[in-house]
Amino acid sequence: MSLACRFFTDTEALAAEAARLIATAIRSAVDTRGECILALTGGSSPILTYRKLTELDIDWSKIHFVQTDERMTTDRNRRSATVIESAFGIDGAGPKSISAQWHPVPAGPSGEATAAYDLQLAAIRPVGVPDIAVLGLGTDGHIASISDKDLNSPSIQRVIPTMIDGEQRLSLHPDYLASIPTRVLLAIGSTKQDALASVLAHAIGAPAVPAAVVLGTDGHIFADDSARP
Ligand SMILES: O=C(O)[C@H](O)[C@@H](O)[C@H](O)[C@H](O)COP(=O)(O)O
Repeated sequence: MSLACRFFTDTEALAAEAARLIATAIRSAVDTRGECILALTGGSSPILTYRKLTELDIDWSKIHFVQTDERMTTDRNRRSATVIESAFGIDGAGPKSISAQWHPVPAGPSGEATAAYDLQLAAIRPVGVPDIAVLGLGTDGHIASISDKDLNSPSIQRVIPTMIDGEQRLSLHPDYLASIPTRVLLAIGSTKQDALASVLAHAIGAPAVPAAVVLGTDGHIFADDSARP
């Protein structure tokens, strides 16, 4: 199996195709386990894919949404949870467009939020990992909120405290992320060229950036033409 990387001239087509792949994985998890856990990142690249997903025929009552990572800030506008809520129409103030069960990272100091989210994930699925992860690509090769220095952190935890650009975050552990059966990376924009080049070069022996570690040899990359290295 090799890392599948597809380029699209049109971001609508990219999002539609990515949503189709994710929907197929969701249906397969629901068929085999009766439920599906979808781990979602924030950022800008996945928003259209999230919107397209809501238009597909999925039994949302069997779906759990968890987060791959989050910023430890009280500023709602900077939290990935807000991006996810807005894209899927999960809004406490208004009608829900879908009925998935949503498990956002709790606000609060990094240490407490990390421990609390670890327990929350364990309660949803005591053994095993989510079924699907939807991820973005940082210009430095980070994925979720995993940077180079997090790659060797002890692997007994599902969730670890991290730091990106001097900001405290938490993230699913790289080994935990890498064990998720379906991992989909969305990379949109010319600023992704270098990072995408590094991810693809890992397959031919270049040192691993975090995104390459998490995607492994059987991840899926959906990129637009402007991100093409
Ligand atoms: O910001 C976040 O929520 C993620 O932690 C981060 O890993 C993101 O996915 C990448 O930085 C790409 O972001 P864009 O999709 O906005 O380019």
